[in-house]
Formats: sequence, C-alpha cells, structure tokens
Amino acid sequence: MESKRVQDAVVEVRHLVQKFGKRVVLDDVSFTIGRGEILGLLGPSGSGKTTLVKTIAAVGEYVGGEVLVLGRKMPDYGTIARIGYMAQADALYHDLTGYDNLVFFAELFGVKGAKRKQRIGELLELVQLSEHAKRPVQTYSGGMKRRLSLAVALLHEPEILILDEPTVGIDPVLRKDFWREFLRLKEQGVSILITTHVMDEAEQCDRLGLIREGKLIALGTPARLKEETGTATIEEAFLRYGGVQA
Ligand SMILES: Nc1ncnc2c1ncn2[C@@H]1O[C@H](COP(=O)(O)OP(=O)(O)OP(=O)(O)O)[C@@H](O)[C@H]1O
Repeated sequence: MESKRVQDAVVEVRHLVQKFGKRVVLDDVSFTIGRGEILGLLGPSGSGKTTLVKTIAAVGEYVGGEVLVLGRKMPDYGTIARIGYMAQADALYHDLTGYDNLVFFAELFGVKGAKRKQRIGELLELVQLSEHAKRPVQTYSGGMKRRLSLAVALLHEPEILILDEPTVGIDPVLRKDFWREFLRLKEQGVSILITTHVMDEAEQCDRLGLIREGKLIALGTPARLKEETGTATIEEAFLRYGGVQA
C-alpha cells in the first residue's frame, strides 16, 4: 500500500530542513502526497505550515533534504506552472479590477483566447464575484480577496493545488462551496495540500499531517489519528500527540 502511494506520489518531501538564521523552522519533515489526494496540515500558529507549503510551491529555498514535485526537484520553474498556489497574503494587484487581475494571471499562465474568457467566467461564478468583477480590488473585503486569490490559483487548471488557509474570512455557506469544488477537483485527480485551523475541514482531508515546532508529529487518515489516540475529535487527537491547540 505504502509503496503504491510512493509510486503515485506527485509530491515527495524527503528529510526537509529549513532554517531562518540559526533557527530550525522545519526539522526533518518527510511525507508524500498521492494523485487525487487531499492532505491537510494542522498545527499551531508559527509551527511551520506556511514555510512548508511555500517550499513545496517553490517560493522558498531550503537548506536540507529535498522536495520533488511530479518527479522534479524543486525549485523547478517548469513545474511551477503545474501548481496552483494560494498564499496566505494575497498576491493581487489592488489597483486593477478583479476581472483584470484574472486576465493578467491568465496571460502569465498562458491561458488565452476563448478559453480564457470562459475560464474567467466560470471561476468568477464559483467564487461568487461575478457582480464585483469590474470593481478595483482595493475596494474588496478580505474575504473577497481570498475568493479572488482562489480563482487565480485555479485559472490554469493545475494538477497540484497548494492552499494556505484558503477559507479564512469566508462565510460558512461559501466555505462549503469551496470544499465541494476541492472534492470535485480531487475526483479529477488533482492533488491538494491545504493548511487549516478549522476542524471540520480537517475531517474532510484524506490524510492529515500534524505539525509542531517544525516537526511532523503525526500523519494519517483522520479516522486513524483518532483511533490511535482513542479520541473522538481531531482536536483531541492532536493534543494527545503532544500538539497544542491548533
Ligand atoms: N522569512 C522569515 N524569516 C525569519 N523567520 C521566519 C520567516 N518566515 C517565517 N519565519 C518563522 O518561522 C516560523 C514558522 O512560521 P510559519 O509562517 O511557517 O508558521 P505557520 O505554522 O504557518 O503559522 P500560522 O498558522 O500563524 O500561519 C515562525 O516562528 C516564524 O516566525
């Protein structure tokens, strides 16, 4: 089973070490993500989740170990085009409209012509911004910016989605819609790495990695993590593994 997973792995993180100055922020982290798998990362603030996802998305350099995405050692600029990355801080152009942001990023990703128009239309619907598409992003709320960032990450139909707390500031109804879309993409074979503090989101992941002080302290299906710790919730399981409140 495990060897099949490694064979199918689209992301392989091997003994990853990251430091900022002398401080070790990721400490010998290893795991894989399979095709069509949703892997969730849980951990307290400052535990290293963002640093980890940034490294996989090739935004950050690393000092030890290696990260392979689709078999290529990262950072690899050809592979970046096959990843959709939604960062915690929005990477949007605030003086452009929502629509023009999407046009800009579509151009960057090589999504052109009729396809571009269709894709932008679909994504604006998905993130419920069609009515606000002609407004400059600087007039958007925090949640609207998150929604636009998700649309940007999905534009080029990436094989791997890396989402850093994508549902912060998103109302519960839209959050459900986002998850419906993540599960639909998963069915199509898209692999998703997602960080979250929301426990009902964690429950929807195929596997969860629990991170504390830069170490992966547990990795398994939500059911397995609860079973192993004899707990009823992921939150309790995490505490039992020695984490603190996520
Ligand atoms: N560029 C940087 N330079 C120095 N230290 C950094 C840098 N980026 C992150 N850190 C530190 O690395 C540690 C891990 O940060 P990271 O943002 O990865 O945590 P996190 O688990 O994503 O937290 P949160 O849940 O609050 O987003 C923190 O102590 C943070 O202060």
